[in-house]
Amino acid sequence: MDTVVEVSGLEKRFGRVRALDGLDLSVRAGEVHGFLGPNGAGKSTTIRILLGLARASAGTARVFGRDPWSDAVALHRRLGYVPGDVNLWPNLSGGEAIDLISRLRGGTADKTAFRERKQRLIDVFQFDPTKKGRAYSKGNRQKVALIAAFATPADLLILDEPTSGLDPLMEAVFDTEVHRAAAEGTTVLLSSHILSEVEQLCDRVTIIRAGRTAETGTLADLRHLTRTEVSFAVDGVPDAAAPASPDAVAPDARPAAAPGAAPASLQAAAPAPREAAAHRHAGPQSDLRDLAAALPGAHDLAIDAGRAHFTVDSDALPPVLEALARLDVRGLTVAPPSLEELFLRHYGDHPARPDPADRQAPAPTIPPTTDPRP
Ligand SMILES: Nc1ncnc2c1ncn2[C@@H]1O[C@H](COP(=O)(O)OP(=O)(O)OP(=O)(O)O)[C@@H](O)[C@H]1O
Repeated sequence: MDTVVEVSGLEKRFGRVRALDGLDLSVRAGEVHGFLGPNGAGKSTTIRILLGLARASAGTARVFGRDPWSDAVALHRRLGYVPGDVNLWPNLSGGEAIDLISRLRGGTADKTAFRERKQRLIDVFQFDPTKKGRAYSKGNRQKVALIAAFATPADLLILDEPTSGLDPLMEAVFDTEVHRAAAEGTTVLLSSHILSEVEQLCDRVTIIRAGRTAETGTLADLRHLTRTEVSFAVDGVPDAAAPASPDAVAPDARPAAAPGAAPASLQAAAPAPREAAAHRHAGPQSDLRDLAAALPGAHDLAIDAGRAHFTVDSDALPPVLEALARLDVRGLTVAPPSLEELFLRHYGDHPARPDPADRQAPAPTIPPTTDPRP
């Protein structure tokens, strides 16, 4: 099967609240799929439906081709789940809880293999399995769920903000274990707010907002929507409008360049790089503004600590780079947009739906509980 999770037109209403409003999600076999969205976007609700803990109001959700609501038992044999907020049996030790969760999943048949995997994970996560469940911090409760999930073979791991309680060192361990699971052929659906984590781990991402899919694709696919950041040293910019030319026009008095035309400074600099070099250090910053204004896709010019920064639409990058090369700038850096930027661009102007005060139910927990609100 090529698609492990297939969600189409999924809706979930809680009274008047539309938690999901026609969501689509497709997770392919063997991929690590990032599931992103601001608070209240509907990530946990989607995951609850995929786990058979909540029933969709409309639309379809299929995991391994099955309906999670009616086929929960069969599905749970094949999947591991880690929630963001893990509840443990207060009187069981961490080690006992790991064993119990793993046994419930039917993942301990090969006892030696399970013991070895469990011990290795206890070591790498630096986890003390001897304390009682009630004595663990949030991060340590999360480690119990993570160790149980990684210690038993699963075809699908559903991870709902699984590192929200972990420190950076443990996040790195988590990353390694996800890579390891993926290398073993496990499909992973990872809901996260940690964009660097998603960037590092995920083959494809789905961004949701207000219960709907906003974007889906590989990071490279989504990056075409965003702007590349360009920066260079300001004192490395030759200035064709500086005193070298007696005909120089005050930058602010120049007519605006036609859209798509190179700014005056570039036109002047292009044929005479050696002369341009001689003008180095003379450049008023307005020429940089010309650069940003005259080239389509160049935006947000700023000068900070001796460097000029601007962003440029990816398809406008080649002519901008050619222009910068003609200018012989120094210290040029060109950075592809981060997922953070992608995220802000999608959500910056559109705050997420406010969380209604009537939200009462706890997040899914370990041990799994019967959903009080199907
Ligand atoms: N039991 C419930 N009763 C009423 N509203 C609910 C319930 N569960 C979720 N909601 C609402 O549905 C919307 C989606 O919530 P959900 O928890 O799925 O979002 P999320 O993307 O997981 O958010 P977060 O990142 O904060 O965990 C929110 O507006 C939330 O308040």
